Amino acid sequence: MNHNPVYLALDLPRLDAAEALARKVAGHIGGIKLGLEFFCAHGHHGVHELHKIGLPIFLDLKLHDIPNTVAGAMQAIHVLQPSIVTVHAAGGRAMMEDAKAAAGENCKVVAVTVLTSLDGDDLAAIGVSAADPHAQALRLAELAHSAGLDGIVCSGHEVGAVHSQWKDGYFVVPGLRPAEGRANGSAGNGKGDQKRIVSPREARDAGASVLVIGRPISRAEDPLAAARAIEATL
Ligand SMILES: O=c1ccn([C@@H]2O[C@H](COP(=O)(O)O)[C@@H](O)[C@H]2O)c(=O)[nH]1
Repeated sequence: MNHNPVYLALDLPRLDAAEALARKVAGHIGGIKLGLEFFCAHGHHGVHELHKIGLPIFLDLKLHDIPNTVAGAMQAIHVLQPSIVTVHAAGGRAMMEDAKAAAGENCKVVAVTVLTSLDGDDLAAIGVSAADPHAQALRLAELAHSAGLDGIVCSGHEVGAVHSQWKDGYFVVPGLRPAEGRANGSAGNGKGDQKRIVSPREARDAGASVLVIGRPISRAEDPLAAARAIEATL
């Protein structure tokens, strides 16, 4: 992997703070991931502002609705020129097909399989009978592949298995916590709400194309040092 695979998750409420953080670490990341918190607060204007930094923008909107509505949302974000957009695989084949058909030419559409904040108990509670994140992620990866998507979002625990079945897939892995940070308990490196975590290096070695990292950088006492330290492990 020649380019830096790290996309910084800017889950911050203030636009000026998000922009300042992204500029600070820009030399040590490969892209910027803007999710629901950022998009609901700052919308298209916020995305245009972050584009000025010159890094690829990943819109993690996790679209999940009827096919017509998701296709309309995809068309509405063309103007933002995202490099990656997420939809939920649980929205079904037709929704994913229509999302891909409506996406811009240079935009990868990837499907969220099983959120990294869920474990087997959570899957059982929402009626997924296998109650196994690994099996469910593989099943949804197959559906996303057959629907013509570019790849999926999964945890580092599943990416190796998915990669072996979908050789040219594009695999986005969040739920990352640097091994060293976990050992010394430094800020931002606790599991927090994440249940299926691995280190950035483990995810990359297992076949991840994109490493999504938020709090281990954004909540670090020294975000620049944290971004540099992560880069050095890759
Ligand atoms: O399954 C998923 C899908 C998306 N995310 C997003 O990734 C980042 C992770 O942030 P951290 O602070 O590094 O935990 C966040 O924006 C999530 O919305 C995910 O965590 N899991």
